[in-house]
Amino acid sequence: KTYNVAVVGTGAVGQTMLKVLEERNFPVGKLKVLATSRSAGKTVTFRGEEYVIEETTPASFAGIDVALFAGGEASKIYGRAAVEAGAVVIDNSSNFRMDPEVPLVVPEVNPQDVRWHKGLIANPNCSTIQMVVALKPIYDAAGIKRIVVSTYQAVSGAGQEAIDELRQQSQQVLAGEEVTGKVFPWQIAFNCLPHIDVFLENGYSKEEMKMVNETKKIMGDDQIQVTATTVRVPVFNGHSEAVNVETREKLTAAAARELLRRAPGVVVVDDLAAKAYPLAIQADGRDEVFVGRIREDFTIANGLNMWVVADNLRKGAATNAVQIAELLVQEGLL
Ligand SMILES: O=C(O)C/C=C/c1cccc(C(=O)O)c1C(=O)O
Repeated sequence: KTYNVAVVGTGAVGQTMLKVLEERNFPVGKLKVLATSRSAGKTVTFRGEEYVIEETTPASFAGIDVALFAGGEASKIYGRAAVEAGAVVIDNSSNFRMDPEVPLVVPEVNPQDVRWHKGLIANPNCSTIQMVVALKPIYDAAGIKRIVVSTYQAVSGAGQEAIDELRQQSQQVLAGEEVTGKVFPWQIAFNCLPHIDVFLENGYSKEEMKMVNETKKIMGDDQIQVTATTVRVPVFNGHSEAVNVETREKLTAAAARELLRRAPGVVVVDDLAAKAYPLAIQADGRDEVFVGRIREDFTIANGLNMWVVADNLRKGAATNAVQIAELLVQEGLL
């Protein structure tokens, strides 16, 4: 059986969605590639065939079984029309993530939640996805009271223009030229910016509050205390995170490492003698979440520290969305 698929958005995430659909051999029947008028008319290649990008309209979704929305405002404008046309919408934007009628799903963590979808399923924020994949086995074994996370986020999370800006600014700095830029609030080349998305009344950024709120919903546990500091770093692709977790029961580093070795979607890279720990440059292009530097936090009774890395365009966005579509097929929900 094949499924008619629409991909809405042709930026970094939308293009990665097409690549992942092809690589994972998702059973695509008809494909529609939709975007704003800005991209309509351009072409993309999928399974060796050229597709002309069409401008999205409410009528675009007739005959579509699953619509993958890459991000931005599109799902606010067309999400309901797509559902009414009979498509299941998997939305990578934050527009509906906290809507109680919308499941927020990471297949390795809460696959069961796809069963109560009412037409729209939300894909979590990239930084949240990789963290909950790493924390799920620990949560199941020992419970989680509190999470303190600091992120080191690649510029690709801010799109193709941000990738180009890092390259251009790096060259300008090395050439001793004036540094120019418009995507980030300050120079990103050779710098770290504790500023992702807008700042809120409580002094946190929206990116930080996404990690706080989305983690509770995905894990199905409002008692988990989360605090986050999200930082943009001069890395092209791949988000890294320093995660500190306080468990309810004692879990040694060795036990945590063993649990993670067996966890779905996780690769443990943790051999200090071999200087082996997760690296963004090694996670690039991969679909797994890489965990290392697993050690006890000796400042509290039940504490663990770890370093968590993943490709933010793939497992952080496109692959997670395609895995939700695969889950819908497996569950007979498409
Ligand atoms: O900047 C990053 O590394 C991740 C950014 C994610 C993002 C960017 C613009 C809008 C959104 C949004 O949908 O709110 C999101 C998201 O939360 O997925």
